[in-house]
Amino acid sequence: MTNNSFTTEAEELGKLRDEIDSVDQQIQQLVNQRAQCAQKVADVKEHFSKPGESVVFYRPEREAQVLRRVMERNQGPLPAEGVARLFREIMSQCLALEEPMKIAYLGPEGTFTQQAALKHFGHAVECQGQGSIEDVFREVEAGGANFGVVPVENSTEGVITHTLDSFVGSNLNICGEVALRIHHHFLLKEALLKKGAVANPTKVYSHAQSLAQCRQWLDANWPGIERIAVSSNAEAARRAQEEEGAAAIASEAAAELYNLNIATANIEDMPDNTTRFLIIGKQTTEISGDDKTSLLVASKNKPGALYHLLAPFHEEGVSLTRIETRPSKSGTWNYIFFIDLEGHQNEEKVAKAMALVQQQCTDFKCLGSYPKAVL
Ligand SMILES: O=C(O)C(=O)C[C@]1(C(=O)O)C=C[C@@H](O)C=C1
Repeated sequence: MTNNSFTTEAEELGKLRDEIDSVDQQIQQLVNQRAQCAQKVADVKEHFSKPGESVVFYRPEREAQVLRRVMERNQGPLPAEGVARLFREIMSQCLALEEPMKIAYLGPEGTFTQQAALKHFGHAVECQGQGSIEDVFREVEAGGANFGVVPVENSTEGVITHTLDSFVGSNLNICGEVALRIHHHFLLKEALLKKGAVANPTKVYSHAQSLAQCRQWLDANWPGIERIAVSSNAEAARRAQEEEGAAAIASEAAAELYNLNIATANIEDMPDNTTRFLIIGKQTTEISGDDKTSLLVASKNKPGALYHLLAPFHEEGVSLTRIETRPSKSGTWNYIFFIDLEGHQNEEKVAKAMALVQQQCTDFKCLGSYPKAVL
């Protein structure tokens, strides 16, 4: 682009950089002013908290409203989602001033669940990797972490049954959800890459879900390779680094962490491969204006049971977004349904439908109402 009013490059850049410096100074001052407000918010929360009850600093409904507003009012040139991510980080820092947060996630380091935790809470939290989904629940229940993050469903492979089953015996609530686009890469050690065809890997490690999500690609590109399921993609990457002749299917974060090369990127069979994660904690969440509610409902195995169970939602105009059926492990709950619906349990029509459903079933638990994922 040419502009005749330009003088020299150095002079033009100098002027613009002075302007950027001045804007940066204002942003920094305003961000700190915002942080001071958050500190005052913390004082107010503490002042009005009931004796013996722990103060609730994290407010997911408010965070969702802030992010939605940022996206709505954005005029560019920065994209709305990009600006919302910046505000995500600012709020993360502000919350850390109120209360340093510990987040338990399905580890080890480098898993998609860790990415989901950081996407949801921002980077000012301390992430604690756990060995299993059950351990994430246990850590939050025991108070070792403020919240937990677990995967619940994948758009290609369906529901993660371990997570749903963990809710049956737990008193934790769902406080939020995160959706993450999942990209899988075929990872090799540098040595294997250099040797080329002679030193082709003989086995590939990955989590069972990821192997399934890349099944067609593996069939087409590495038909003879032994596919070995391990506890996580990060563990797969660790093994690919340690063992001779081993490859891994894992994320970019895992590749970086274990110093592997991306031999082929984005090998997932479905281009819109997405995993949904849940945030679990002890607190309940207020109405944000665009919420979801998750229920766990048990019913006797008799004809028309599901039909009768669901009828009140239809009658009250409540939309269901998902139903999963799980066999009950105890004799009293023949069938367990996990139901996601649009709206918050404190909204009139949702509350009414829930009360009617409760009359129909042998057991009923509201797992929580929470804001729909914003980012
Ligand atoms: O509004 C509040 O309750 C705050 O604590 C402030 C704030 C923010 O930075 O905007 C920080 C943490 C909460 O999770 C929600 C919002």
